[in-house]
Amino acid sequence: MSVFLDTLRKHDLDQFYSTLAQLSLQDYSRLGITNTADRRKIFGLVQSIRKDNSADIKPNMMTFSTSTMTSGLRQPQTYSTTTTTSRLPQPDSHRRRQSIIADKPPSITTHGGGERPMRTRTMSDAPRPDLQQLLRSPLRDKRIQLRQSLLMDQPSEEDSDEELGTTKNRRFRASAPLLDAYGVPLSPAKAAVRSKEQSGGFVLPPSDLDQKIRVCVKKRPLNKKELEKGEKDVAPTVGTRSLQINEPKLRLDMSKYTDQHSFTFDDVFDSDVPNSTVYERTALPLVHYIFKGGKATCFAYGQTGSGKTYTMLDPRHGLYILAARDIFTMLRKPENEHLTAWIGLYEIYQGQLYDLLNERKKLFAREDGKSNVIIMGLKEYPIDNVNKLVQVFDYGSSVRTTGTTGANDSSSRSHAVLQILLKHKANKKKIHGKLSFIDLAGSERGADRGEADTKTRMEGAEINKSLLALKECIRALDKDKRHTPFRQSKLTQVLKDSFVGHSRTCMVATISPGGSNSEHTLNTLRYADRVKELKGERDKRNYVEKNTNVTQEEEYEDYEEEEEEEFMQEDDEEEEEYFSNDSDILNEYTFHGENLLDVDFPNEQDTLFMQSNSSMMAPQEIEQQTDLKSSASSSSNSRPNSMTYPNRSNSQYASIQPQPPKTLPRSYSMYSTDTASDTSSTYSSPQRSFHSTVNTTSLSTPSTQNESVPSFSHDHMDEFIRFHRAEIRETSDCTKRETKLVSHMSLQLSFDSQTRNTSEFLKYLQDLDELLEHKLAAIEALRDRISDIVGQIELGHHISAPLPPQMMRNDDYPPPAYQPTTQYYYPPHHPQEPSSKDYLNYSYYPTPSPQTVIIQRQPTRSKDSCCWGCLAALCLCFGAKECC
Ligand SMILES: Nc1ncnc2c1ncn2[C@@H]1O[C@H](COP(=O)(O)OP(=O)(O)OP(=O)(O)O)[C@@H](O)[C@H]1O
Repeated sequence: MSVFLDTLRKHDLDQFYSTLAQLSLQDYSRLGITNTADRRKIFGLVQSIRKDNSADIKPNMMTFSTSTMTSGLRQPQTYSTTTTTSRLPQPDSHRRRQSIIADKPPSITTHGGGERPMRTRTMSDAPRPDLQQLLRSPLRDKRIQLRQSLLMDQPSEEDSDEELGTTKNRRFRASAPLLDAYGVPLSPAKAAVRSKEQSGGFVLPPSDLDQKIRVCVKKRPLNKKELEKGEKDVAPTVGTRSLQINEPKLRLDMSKYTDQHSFTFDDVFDSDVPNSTVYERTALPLVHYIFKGGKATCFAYGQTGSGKTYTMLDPRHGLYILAARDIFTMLRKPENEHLTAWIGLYEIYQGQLYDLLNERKKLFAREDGKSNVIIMGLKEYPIDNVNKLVQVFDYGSSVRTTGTTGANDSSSRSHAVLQILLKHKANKKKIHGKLSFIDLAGSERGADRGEADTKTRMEGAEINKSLLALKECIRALDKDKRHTPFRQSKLTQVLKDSFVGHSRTCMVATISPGGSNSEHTLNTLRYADRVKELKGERDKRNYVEKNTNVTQEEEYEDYEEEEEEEFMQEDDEEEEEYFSNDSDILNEYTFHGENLLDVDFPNEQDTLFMQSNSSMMAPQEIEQQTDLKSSASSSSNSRPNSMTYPNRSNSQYASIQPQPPKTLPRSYSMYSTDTASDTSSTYSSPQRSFHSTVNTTSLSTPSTQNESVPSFSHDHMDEFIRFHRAEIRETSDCTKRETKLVSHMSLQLSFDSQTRNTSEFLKYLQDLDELLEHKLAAIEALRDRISDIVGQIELGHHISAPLPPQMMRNDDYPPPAYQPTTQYYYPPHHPQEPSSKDYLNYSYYPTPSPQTVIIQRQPTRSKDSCCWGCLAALCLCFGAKECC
């Protein structure tokens, strides 16, 4: 360095020598050093200047940086003490300046214009600045306190440069602050517990095996590739419930350090823990639960190649095989001899369900009003021993979609679901319990796929999309959100019943312990952490199980053949009990059994189901369906969302083919001219005043009790409920869009120029206005519906009876005596008598395509009196290109 100093001296720049040593990372960019390599070089230079002269600089140059720096370069305030003799070569200029100062003290000009000598004072006689005091900030004291309470110090530079071996990690743990799942330092109390736990002085009690949702972590051993690369285990377990991730990180100056994240779950299994132990604490409690008549799901989630398939579906070690062994043993017990086990295996690939035991036939997921997910057409095999199971399973897994990725030579490219059903021997349609093992496809980054082709990339995108949807659902459940987006992907539709209703779920988060995977591992654990938060039964939708011996069977029976009356009664009881515990009736009602999803979930499949012919199903399935059909036909009041899908579907389809207009026209009457033209007047319309015209109690009173009270057919009520749901969906969609709109606008406001803001603001107002109008229209349409019903009641129409044929026609409905102010709007391609396809496609979607709106006047109104101006305006509002 002396050569460097000499050079500086030669150019009379030696006074900057010490300044260079003070350069900090923030200064680099100001000096134009942006390139990482250059930054590294400069950093090296600064370090060596500091190192070379540290002994000399420290006693001579007491520097502290001021927070008010103007140049960007830190200007050290240098106090040269007279008591210390500098060992640092004194630059000439420095000496010169000092001599000038000593020779001629500077003077200051006084008011009188005269000069008075400024009192000079050498550093020796100046009071020493209290550096401790200067450096002390109120926060600093707190920091020190916190550190002391954590009994930890910041990791030293040396620490961070060390390898991340397990033994050393233990040392890290004692020296670095522990972070929680999201990188926030743990509270002193929690940290103290953790450090006690680490030292073996405290052991977390084992978690309860009977929780609704259990979340465990399984760590796989380092694989050959990772060992070859010299990777170290960065995920040491702490006790049986916690683990720590020592995330290797780089500072800007490329020096290494470690972030330590601490996680606690129901169980954490180290890489040497055998699957049999994992089984005892994960799937075994579920096996017991299904024998009590419950519904249970065990799923593995984790990065690709982290051991999901190995944990779940490995033919030798997989949880499913261990579970099956116990199931068969339990089936042999006298109390269970009336039951048999059936297995089904399917995969969710690219958003479609395929039967792995039936030549990858396409399947359809359905859901009943009690949130039971049914896989229509799934081929099931009765199994009574493990060998048979292995045979069937081997066949199934051989047709599962796998591929090779950069991270796993045999990567599952689909989510596989193995379903074990306990059915009654006497009646195989009677389901006692259900256990599903789900091996999710691994989450992956683009880099994990290696040199992937388009297909692999598409698969990866679909996998990530569905896992994201799953995360969204978990998040929504976690936050007690009103709407849980189960519909976002097939996976979430299928998994829905793992989270709601009478169910037990165990999630096994699988992780790879290598340092290169730490980011992924953290993501997996954070994901698992979210799920874990759910298990506190915070989600009110998971209504309390009064009795652990849940006889799910009864619910399934409903689906089979129970009478409507019983069904409804049961429902009511549950509702009553449920509501009595909660004040937010509206919220809960929306989600209790009859939720928005009940409409969407099956309906999405309806068209497909129509297309799917029976040849796609196994003979057994056809037989089952025929049975169901016949049993269902005896009950005309079959509940639309009951688990009797074949029956339900058939009755529904039958009704929609030639004669859907029974209730159809009303489905389309979503947009009224009142809405667009004069909302205020429509709101005050007496026709809409429900309470003023109808005694509310009369609506709920059964017709059998009082002849004068109107009765409603199940179809009418059901249709109204669907309509209501559609309205809720529509308005909440609008609200979502409103939220986006306002966020976008506020973002614009904070970044853009005034001129641009003005135009953006106008656009924002316009969009908002449209959205509000849309929302109002949906609400108004629903109110019209209410008015119509009220009108019918007023006129004494008993709408439990099928509507007379003339009323089914669009032109004649509603009857002339009752003339609401509603106008009907149909898509142009929609015929006067809508087809079943139209019914399915549009009746629940009140938003007509803006480009294709046709307005059809209601003939009961005089054509001449029709306000075409208003209609045209409305057309324009919705962006219609055509108007007739
Ligand atoms: N606990 C374990 N012990 C030994 N080997 C394991 C363990 N877990 C996983 N492996 C091995 O790691 C490799 C990857 O495992 P696996 O295929 O189960 O991962 P995955 O998470 O299912 O991956 P993907 O999502 O890509 O299908 C396999 O070769 C498997 O044998």
